[in-house]
Order: sequence, then structure tokens, then C-alpha cells
Amino acid sequence: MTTILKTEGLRKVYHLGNFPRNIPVHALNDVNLNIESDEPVIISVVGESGSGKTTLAKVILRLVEPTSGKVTVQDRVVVGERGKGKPEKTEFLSTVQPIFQNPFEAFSRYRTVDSYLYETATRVKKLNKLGAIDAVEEALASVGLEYKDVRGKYPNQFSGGELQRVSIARALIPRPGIIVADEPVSMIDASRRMIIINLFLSLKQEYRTSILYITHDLATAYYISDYIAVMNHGSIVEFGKARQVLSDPQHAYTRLLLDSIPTTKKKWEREKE
Ligand SMILES: Nc1ncnc2c1ncn2[C@@H]1O[C@H](COP(=O)(O)OP(=O)(O)OP(=O)(O)O)[C@@H](O)[C@H]1O
Repeated sequence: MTTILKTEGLRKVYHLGNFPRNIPVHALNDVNLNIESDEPVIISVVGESGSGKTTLAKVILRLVEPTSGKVTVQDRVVVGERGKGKPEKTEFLSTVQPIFQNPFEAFSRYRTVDSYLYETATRVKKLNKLGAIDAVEEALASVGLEYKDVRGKYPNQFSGGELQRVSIARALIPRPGIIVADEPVSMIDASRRMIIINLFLSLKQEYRTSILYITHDLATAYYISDYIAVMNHGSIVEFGKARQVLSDPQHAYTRLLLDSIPTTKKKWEREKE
């Protein structure tokens, strides 16, 4: 069995204000997760605003240094190991790729978006010029876009949904073990959200990539996940197979979250139409 994602004793304490009056904020409180599988999986992390979901994503993506603890992806420690053991940046990015909430912040408005894809193919995947163009074309096709329609265009020439699909294509190019997607549809036009959600399901198989889907939307989490982790106050209070967690919640906080599902689900079903 492959360790798809494992976090051990992950803590993150932010400090608000200045010494000596700073206030510690315990964003992650001993987060322990272990997902082992030989098949790619989608793991949703759900919880209210402020529960620590984004901090968890940032620590896994090495954008924030944890106070303590470590992260293993595909049997390799990627966070929390000092010195030689830790993969360098390019190697790390070929294993773990990000998708952010706002695709317009992921690309500079002064650069064509295809240049980002090309750079990922040459620098991270280490392909030559022709190989890179093939990989870019293939990744764009996988998200329903054509290279000729993307080439030479700047971010503001795309809708939010299209640009998010471009960032998904970029994340796929290195064929990473896991994609960490932090609220990837919350800023997308409601009518386009299900296109992205369904893409995740098909790409999991096509690219054999696992996805860590960070969301506050239980309905989409239920729809795409193999596993669900419920976060509250910086801790994982419940974790398990998606159906099991949502049909037979063991923790009072999960039950509380589920109480919001009837309205969320109705909203979600309207979006699907
Ligand atoms: N850079 C920071 N400095 C200080 N405190 C922070 C920082 N980033 C996050 N926090 C705090 O850490 C806690 C967890 O925040 P985090 O953004 O990880 O939660 P979240 O579940 O992703 O919330 P949301 O859904 O609103 O993004 C919150 O109390 C937040 O205010």
C-alpha cells in the first residue's frame, strides 16, 4: 500500500500582535491523518471558516512552515524533515501541486497563461521544447480546452471557470501524486461549478492523481470524496470513508455540520441543472 498522504503531529501556531503582548492562535492542533491506498483517492477536508483548512493546505504545499510535525506524500517525507532528506522545490512540485481559490491570483495579469504551463512542463517535468508543447496540449484537452484557444492569451481574457480549468491543466502536467485544491470552486460562477467538480472525478482516473479537496461545502464533498476529514478548531474530529462519515457521523460537530445539508444540497442540485 502506498501512503498517499500522512500528517503526523502537525501543529501551527500563529502569533498575533507584537512581543511581549502577542496572542497565540492555534491554527493546527496535532493533526494526524493517514491515507493509504494503491488507487488514487479524493479526500475532502470540511469544516467551518477558521477551522484550519487553509493552514493545513498551506503546510502541505510548503507555503507555511509548521510549528512542529511532518507530512508524507507518496511514501516520502516532504515537510518537517531537515537537510538532505527533504525533496528540493522542483522535485516537490512534481509530487504535490496546488490549485487555489482565485485563479486570477494564480497568474500574473502581464503574462500569457500558456507560458506558465510551458514553464511547468520544462522546469518541473523537465521536458524538451516539443515534449513540453505536447504535454501542455494534452493537459488542456483533459480539461476541455484547446491549445489554440489558450495560446497567447492573458488571464483577463478568460472567465473564472475557464481560468480555473487552465490552472487545473497546469497542475496536471507533472502528473503529481496529489493535488491540493483549496476551495477551488467557491469563486467560480455557480452554473460552472459542477464542470470543475466532475473534472476532478474524471482526472483522478485519467491522471491517477489523488486530490485533497478543501471545502466548506458538504454537498460537493459528499459527491466526489472517497474519504472525508472533518476539522474543528484546528483538529480533525472525524475521519473515514465519505459515506460512512456522512451517513453515520460519530462526532457531535459533524452532526452539527450535517444539519446544514438540506439547504446546501438543494442549492447544489439547482446548480447541477
Ligand atoms: N497568517 C495568519 N496570521 C495569524 N492568524 C492566522 C493566519 N492565517 C490564519 N490564521 C488564523 O488561523 C485560524 C485558522 O485559519 P484558516 O484560514 O486555516 O481556516 P479555514 O478553515 O481555512 O477558514 P476559511 O474557510 O475562512 O478560509 C483562524 O483563527 C485564522 O484567523
